[in-house]
Amino acid sequence: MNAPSPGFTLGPNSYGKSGVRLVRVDRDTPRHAIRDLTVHTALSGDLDATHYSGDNTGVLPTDTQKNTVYALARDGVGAVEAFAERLARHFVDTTPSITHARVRIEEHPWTRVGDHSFTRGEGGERRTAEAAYGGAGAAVTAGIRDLLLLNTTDSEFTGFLVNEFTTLPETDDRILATAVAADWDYTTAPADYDQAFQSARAALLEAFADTYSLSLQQTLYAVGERILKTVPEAGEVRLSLPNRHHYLLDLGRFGLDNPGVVFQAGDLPYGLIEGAVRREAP
Ligand SMILES: O=c1[nH]c(=O)c2[nH]c(=O)[nH]c2[nH]1
Repeated sequence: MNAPSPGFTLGPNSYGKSGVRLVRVDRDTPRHAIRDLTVHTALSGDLDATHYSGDNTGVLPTDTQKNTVYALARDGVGAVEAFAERLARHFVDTTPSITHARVRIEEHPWTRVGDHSFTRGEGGERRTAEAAYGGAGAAVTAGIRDLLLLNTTDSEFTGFLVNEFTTLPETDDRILATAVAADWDYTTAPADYDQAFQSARAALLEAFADTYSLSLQQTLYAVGERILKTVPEAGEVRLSLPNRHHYLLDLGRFGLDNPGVVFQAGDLPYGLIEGAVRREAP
């Protein structure tokens, strides 16, 4: 192995296959089931040689990582969290040069319209999972992307800091809309990952719907806390909430009033409210 030039050294690194598209059909009965996943792998370990001198002895090709995803799916996929963990453990436990693996999965939901027929819109809500494994216990995270939520009232934004650049009027009744990205870490594995996911998602929806919001920040905290209260195995929730602004239009130019009924949906720029909610040690 070539030595690095004096004064330089390799920093943290990982490599893997991104965007492995896996469709798994369960056809044990005439009522088929389908799972549609995008899997991303990231491995690290004893990989100095390939970086310093192109010695690939310890490199498990990303092509092989992709094939492993398909091969392990032959037995069935199960909960995405469990599949991510199974893959991460497999890479580390069967490859001496690999000491750490991170596997992320996004699940694209298909809605049943018949025994072997399904429909799915492009984009839309996705369930996510991530497992990181370094030889001891696996760290498992579950999440949601692009869950679109909107309240037509019970949202205010007043009392904010005002300076010479302020133009935003205070409002005591606005639309609050967002596209939720949420991740929650499991400190212990729940008995049933699917059930824990559904409980977390339901808690998120309930908290969004029943919180009278004075700021999206307040809603973020309420949502995170509700997930932690509902799912005892979750230790931290991270939320990223774009503020999908809806501007109340001034219809006075047309001699019309606008009692909170006609809005212009904004695009860019948008507010982005992000934060973590944690369970404190007792
Ligand atoms: O809920 C909100 N939080 C903000 O920080 C903010 N800033 C802004 O312009 N609108 C809003 N709304």
